[in-house]
Amino acid sequence: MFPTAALVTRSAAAALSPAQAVAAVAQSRLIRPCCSFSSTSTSSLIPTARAFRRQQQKQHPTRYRRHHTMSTSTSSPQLPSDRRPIVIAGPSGVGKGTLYKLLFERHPDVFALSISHTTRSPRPGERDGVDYYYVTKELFKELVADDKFVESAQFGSNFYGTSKATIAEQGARGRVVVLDIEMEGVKQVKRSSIDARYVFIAPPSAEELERRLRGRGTESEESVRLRLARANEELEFGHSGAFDKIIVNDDLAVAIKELEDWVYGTPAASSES
Ligand SMILES: Nc1ncnc2c1ncn2[C@@H]1O[C@H](COP(=O)(O)OP(=O)(O)OP(=O)(O)O)[C@@H](O)[C@H]1O
Repeated sequence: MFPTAALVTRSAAAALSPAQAVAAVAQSRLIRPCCSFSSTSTSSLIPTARAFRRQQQKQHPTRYRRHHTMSTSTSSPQLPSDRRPIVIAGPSGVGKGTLYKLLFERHPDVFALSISHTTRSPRPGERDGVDYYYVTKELFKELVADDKFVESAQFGSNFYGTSKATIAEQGARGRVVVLDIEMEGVKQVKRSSIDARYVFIAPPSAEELERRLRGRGTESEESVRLRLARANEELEFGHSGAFDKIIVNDDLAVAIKELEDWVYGTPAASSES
């Protein structure tokens, strides 16, 4: 069963409530306005991952049957030969979560989403050690001073970080750790001693990214605008050579296959998108 932790991600945390996001702008200057992403409202209804699959199943019954059979036929965990942690990044709303959840579903007991530490309070339904490790600011600062994090960041008044111990523990359980982190986190992991591989998920277009963000129905107007503004910078970074693989998430069935091939090192993985 896919862990609940996967539902709450660090990259999602990067754009918090409007007030926190505005504070983040002021504090870290991570977000800068840009020109090419329109903030024009669209009224599209983009489905959730599950609804999206249902819709795909209706539209492409043959393809979906093949796809679905693959996803349920795995009897024993098939580990990739490269077990290094996988860092997945890309603009908010591009479909990172959708893609790695599918990967996890198709390969049960192989991957583990890294659980971050945070100083923010748990939201209703969230559990310590499942969604996040909830710590005080004092403890967080101690952990930073002791160099316990591979990457950490402040969003609004809260701190978030990925501990080296979490990555090591998941690895020791035989899992390939997946880190869903935003751009600044990626840069920190790259500077750290963690030997990881990096995949960037790109949208087919700015319009489609906006459509997905709005269609997800989770963001306020302010939050959508901040995420789109930030997307330009993320895209520049994505194409700066920092990533081992770039996947354009246009058709979900194609993108998940591309991710799977890259993760498992099949021939398709050698060709950069
Ligand atoms: N290939 C696709 N085609 C159409 N819609 C998609 C596709 N991939 C994902 N979506 C939809 O786009 C929306 C955003 O996807 P998702 O939440 O996975 O993005 P994300 O990159 O993980 O965002 P965040 O960083 O904010 O967590 C969801 O509603 C999802 O169903």
